[in-house]
Amino acid sequence: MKLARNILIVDDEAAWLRTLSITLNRLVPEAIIDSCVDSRQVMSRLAGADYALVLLDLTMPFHSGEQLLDSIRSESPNTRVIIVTGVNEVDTAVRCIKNGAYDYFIKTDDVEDLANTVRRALEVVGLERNYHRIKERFLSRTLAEPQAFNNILTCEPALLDQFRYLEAVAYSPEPILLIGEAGTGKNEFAKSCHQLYSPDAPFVTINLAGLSSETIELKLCGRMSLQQDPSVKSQAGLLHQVGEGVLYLNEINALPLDAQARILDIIEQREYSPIGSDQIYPVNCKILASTQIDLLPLNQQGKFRKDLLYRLRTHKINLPPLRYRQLDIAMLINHFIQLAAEEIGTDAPLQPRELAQQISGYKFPGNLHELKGMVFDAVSRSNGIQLNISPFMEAIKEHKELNGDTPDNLVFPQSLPTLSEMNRALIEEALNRTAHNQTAAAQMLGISQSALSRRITKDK
Ligand SMILES: Nc1ncnc2c1ncn2[C@@H]1O[C@H](COP(=O)(O)OP(=O)(O)OP(=O)(O)O)[C@@H](O)[C@H]1O
Repeated sequence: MKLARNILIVDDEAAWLRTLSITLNRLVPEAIIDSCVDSRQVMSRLAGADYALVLLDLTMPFHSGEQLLDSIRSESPNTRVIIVTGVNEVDTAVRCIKNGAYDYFIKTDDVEDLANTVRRALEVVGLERNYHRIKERFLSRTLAEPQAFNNILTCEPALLDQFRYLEAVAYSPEPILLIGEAGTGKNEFAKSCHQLYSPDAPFVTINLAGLSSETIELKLCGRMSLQQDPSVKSQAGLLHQVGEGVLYLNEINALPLDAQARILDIIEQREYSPIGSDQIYPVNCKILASTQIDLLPLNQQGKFRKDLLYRLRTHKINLPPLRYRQLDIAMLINHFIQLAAEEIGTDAPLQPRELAQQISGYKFPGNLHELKGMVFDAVSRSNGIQLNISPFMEAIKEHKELNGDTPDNLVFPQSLPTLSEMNRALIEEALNRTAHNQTAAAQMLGISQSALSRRITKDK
């Protein structure tokens, strides 16, 4: 379910149908318009495609508009109906409104009015569908499309919640803001959104850091060649290239103020014109933006527009730093070992069992970029059997030297638990932290899955 924009125009006058289709195509370019001249085919057309809106003539042979309105309301409740009527049928049109039509339009009225009503109705249907989808996904504990998240390994409950949230809002017409330190996986989340929203359309990224407002406008909107200056060549913008895909605005916090006004305009109006042209084009893509720093203080310092800030924050996803994702570390190291071994063309060395524990106090300031780099270095320094852990130890030592850190110590209660109580508590904690995934819990505890399973059975 994408932005609602499919419209079916129903009228027995073929000439009027053609004129109205052409007019709406021009005035509401984001709409996809079909027409139907035979009232008997309307319900089968609705059963075969997902129409957001039907523009319905009142007087037609076989089925009247009023009869069809009843059928559409009961069989296609997510489709809105606008009655299109002659002057002498206004009473019937008003009755149709009482029976659930969204609005009515008199054939002699200004078509601009009709275009505005159509645009509003499409927005309403889009919002309704979006709301239903978000509610449905929130109430569900499972993912509808888990394969979209294949590149994001995690067993952290907080991150798994963000998967469900992304699934819920991926189809919303509003932008999504990804917030997280460098290397927390914002780019991977943007790619997952692309998998959910439009896997067959392009995924286009623009890194905004260091770009001037003029460059950003040129890159996004493109340029038409100028007759008076043939040296200025036409250039397609990213908004054209991305089509119905996903546009990822990386580091939106670095956007200059005047470019912020332009981006807000693109998000709100959902249209743009290339530089040097008055021609307006629709924006049909999904927009995601990322930031490593909180935009609120930037706004307070006068560096980020409030209207853009709130528009971007409609749907926001916070990605936790790696230091708060202890559950994931051993699994991520194994994942990066495989990637590194494939890239280097060597056998994948084994991760020492105690490594995750040894590095659990390390803060990973560079998050997954840093962990990945360390593992690649470690694999290249390994003997093909056991992973060389020097890169990890060197990082920890450097970090301690810089920060004078002492390793985290366990804090015990005044009266010590017995060993079996401690075992039980540890197992319970590991299972809770891994959403009861025994393989991940066993990995955390440094034992095999079968050993964990035996202990659980014994404790019962
Ligand atoms: N959960 C994950 N599982 C496996 N690999 C991951 C995961 N999250 C991120 N990665 C990998 O870690 C690296 C950093 O991730 P990514 O580029 O998505 O971070 P980012 O937050 O967008 O970084 P930056 O702020 O620098 O743009 C990438 O190589 C990515 O493929």
